[in-house]
Amino acid sequence: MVIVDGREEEMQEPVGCEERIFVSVRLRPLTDNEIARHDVCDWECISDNTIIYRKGLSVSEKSMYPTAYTFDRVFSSDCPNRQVYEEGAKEIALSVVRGINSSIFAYGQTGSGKTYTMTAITEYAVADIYNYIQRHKEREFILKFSAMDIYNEFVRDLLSADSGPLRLLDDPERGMDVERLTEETLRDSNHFKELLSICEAQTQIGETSLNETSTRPHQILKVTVESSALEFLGNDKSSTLVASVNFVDLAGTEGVSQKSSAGARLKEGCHINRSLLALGTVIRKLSTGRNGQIPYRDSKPNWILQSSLGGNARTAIICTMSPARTHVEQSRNTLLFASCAKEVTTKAQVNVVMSDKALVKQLQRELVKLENELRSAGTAPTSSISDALLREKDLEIEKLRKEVAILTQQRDLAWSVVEGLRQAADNESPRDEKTGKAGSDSQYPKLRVRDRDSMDFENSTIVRPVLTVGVRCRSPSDRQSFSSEENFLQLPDFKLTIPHASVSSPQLSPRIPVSVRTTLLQEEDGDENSEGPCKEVCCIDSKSSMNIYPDLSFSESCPKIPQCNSSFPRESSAIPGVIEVDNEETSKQESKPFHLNKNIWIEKVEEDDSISSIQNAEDFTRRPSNFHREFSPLKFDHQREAEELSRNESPNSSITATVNKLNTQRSLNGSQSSLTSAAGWSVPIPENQSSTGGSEEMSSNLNYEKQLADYVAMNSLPDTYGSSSAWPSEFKRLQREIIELWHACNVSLVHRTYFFLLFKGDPKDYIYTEVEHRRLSFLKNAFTNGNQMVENGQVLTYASSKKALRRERQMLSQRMCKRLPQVEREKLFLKWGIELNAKQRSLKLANLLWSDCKDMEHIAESAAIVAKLVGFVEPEKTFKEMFGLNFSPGQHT
Ligand SMILES: Nc1ncnc2c1ncn2[C@@H]1O[C@H](COP(=O)(O)OP(=O)(O)OP(=O)(O)O)[C@@H](O)[C@H]1O
Repeated sequence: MVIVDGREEEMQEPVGCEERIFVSVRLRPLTDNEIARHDVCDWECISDNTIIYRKGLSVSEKSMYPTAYTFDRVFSSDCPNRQVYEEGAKEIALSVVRGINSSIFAYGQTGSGKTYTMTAITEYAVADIYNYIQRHKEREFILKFSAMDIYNEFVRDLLSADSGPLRLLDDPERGMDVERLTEETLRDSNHFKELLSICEAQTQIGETSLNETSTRPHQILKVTVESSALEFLGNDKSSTLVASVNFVDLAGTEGVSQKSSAGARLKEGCHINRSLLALGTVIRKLSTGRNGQIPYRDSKPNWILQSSLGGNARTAIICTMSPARTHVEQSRNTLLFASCAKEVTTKAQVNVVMSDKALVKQLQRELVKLENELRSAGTAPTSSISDALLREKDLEIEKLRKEVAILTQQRDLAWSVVEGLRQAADNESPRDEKTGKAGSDSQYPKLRVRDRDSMDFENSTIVRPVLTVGVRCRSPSDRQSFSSEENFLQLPDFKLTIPHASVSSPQLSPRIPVSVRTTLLQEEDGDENSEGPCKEVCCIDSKSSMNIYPDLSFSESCPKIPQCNSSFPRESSAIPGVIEVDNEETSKQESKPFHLNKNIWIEKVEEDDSISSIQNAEDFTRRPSNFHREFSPLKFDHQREAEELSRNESPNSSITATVNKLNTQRSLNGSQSSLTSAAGWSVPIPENQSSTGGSEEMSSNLNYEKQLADYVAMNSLPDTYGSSSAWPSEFKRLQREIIELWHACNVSLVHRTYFFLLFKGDPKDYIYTEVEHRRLSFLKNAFTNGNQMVENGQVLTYASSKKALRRERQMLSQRMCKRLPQVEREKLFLKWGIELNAKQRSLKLANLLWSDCKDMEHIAESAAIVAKLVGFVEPEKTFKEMFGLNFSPGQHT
């Protein structure tokens, strides 16, 4: 019994407790086509609950399939619709008049009788609802009707011919809601029939090999019933029962044999199968208990029907199947689905909407109750309840105190780093404009890369690049010191100064071995202080090699005022740095083409350089304060191709060479300089000499960068996250949102692919994922507000990003012919619903890649294809820092 509107309502339904989904199976008769083919019936309903496979199983099949299946109800092929309704759906459908949500689903193979069954059930149920209304004159009823279908993941309004695709919204109060869905108030049952015929006219019908009039979309008809007792209408006892019943005719599952259909039908088939697979996954997960997250959002039907699948609704599923031998495989799949579904439970509740007056009264009652409780707590402070409450509050306060302490510590740390950086920048001794020499006199000779050209390996096919280091000698003793390779390799601690360069952490980036040619140069004029012409005294080819991290990038400008330094102590090669000496033999296999094309200055580290105190490369917070990390070039297996893509200006494939270009332009503009946080993230800040600092766009970019930097400084706690059990689900959420943002911002497919394949939920990747998310949100916001961004020195708008993405897709389509053998291409075309004789097949496929941001299977497949096309085969060899924490929104990675 439930009290509604001040009276007792009799409820047959189990309310508030768990109830299993009611699952029935309906066998249809053989169709004319099946009979003409001399197909035979292999299935038989031997009782009201059991269906068996008559043919008998072979020995090998016995271990795989049961012979008999039991459900709440099975209907043989001669059962009329009325009986199916009465015994398989009526009770649950009519719960709606008592304020309980309900859903009736039809699931089964294409052509198995879903529409045949659901059409009848819907009509019978609505007729019964009107009968109920007739019999309950004491209540006022309002019936509303809406209808939608989901076709290739687009939701359509069946009552409005020109509504376009509808969005799904998460309403905190109403739950999932379909935006702008038409809801008609029903006048009577004839009006309902009229509306049904409108829906029918709109429904997409197609011909499949099994059904000439196959309903291709998933169709959901929804009847909402609101009722209030007339007796209490308008007074403070009145309340309204509101509930909906969904009649769901799912699209038919298709087996491999039906895949002979081609073109649009095949594409539909793929979508249908994918969404039914997602439904199956939800049902399977729900049937095995509710451990972990249920992927309701993986497909739109799941999302829309979430409350019917394990939520606050009563649910009946009617699984329809053909008895024909030719469809045995599909029939077994249907029965498997039905078996899982019968394990799923829901928890139905009566939905009562109270009148405002009733609500106020109830709240007043609650208030009085709380006040009484408080009063009694005040008079009896020693009561056990208040003691427990106090203890709880104390614990909470203690916890908050600890959090505040940690946050304060982090803030202080961040400030001290910023302060240190500022000082480092202030203390930087300016170089002489003419000579480029360091201001302080070094007791060691300056090592200089002598020949720019020898370091330009852009078009080189050599396996191991040679870095020629010229040693400029200023005194005979210097010459002595560096006249042998051994001596060169035993250089004391020294510092590598790279103007406007960026360096990344060695833990994450692979190193590139570079053979060293040390060339001893002698000043021609003998003037120790000048940098005049030199003559080569001797040249030593190193047997060993230096490892250079490939994400070094160099600016065009001369090293007059170094923008950042990177230092490393000779003793500790594991410490973040740039160069270390390695045995040639061990590093042979790592050889890769390498780009290095500007000046490098090497000089001795000052005694008091803070770097000497750094011992632990793992310790993020103790990295050298002047350690600068930025975007590093993407290293595909095929570097040249990566560049080809980046030259094509596809946004964010530009995380390759274009990054260097950007760095160069920035430094030339002098518009920004970089500060580096303790964690090594570069934070561009406006400089006094900024020439473009006034522009609105730039200031918005900088504002963003600062915000992000602050955010990172306070949130970079990968270790903490590592121990948190919340991270995996948080990662999934972020990943999904990032994918949607990529889609919304037209981000390069290559970029998406790399990110997707590299970041798979390792807690250490927290910060990358978070930064990517923030950066994209910012970008999307900018696009939405019609703002422009700067990327690679070029203005980026939504339109230009779209254009660039189109070009990237064209580029990928061209790759398909080059990269994929014909057989593989054809397989892909078929899989992606593209006819083998269609024009521009490759472009069609390229256009489909990454197009469905809701479908994770689609995303994974797209990533695999793009990876193949760009030669990204070994994620573990790619360094994650290419998604550098460079907060320039221009590089919206
Ligand atoms: N129980 C039944 N008794 C008689 N005929 C049936 C029965 N079930 C289905 N049929 C007939 O089988 C054909 C296919 O049925 P229906 O269109 O309902 O299949 P479906 O499962 O909805 O297919 P699709 O998923 O392709 O839309 C129709 O001609 C229908 O009249």
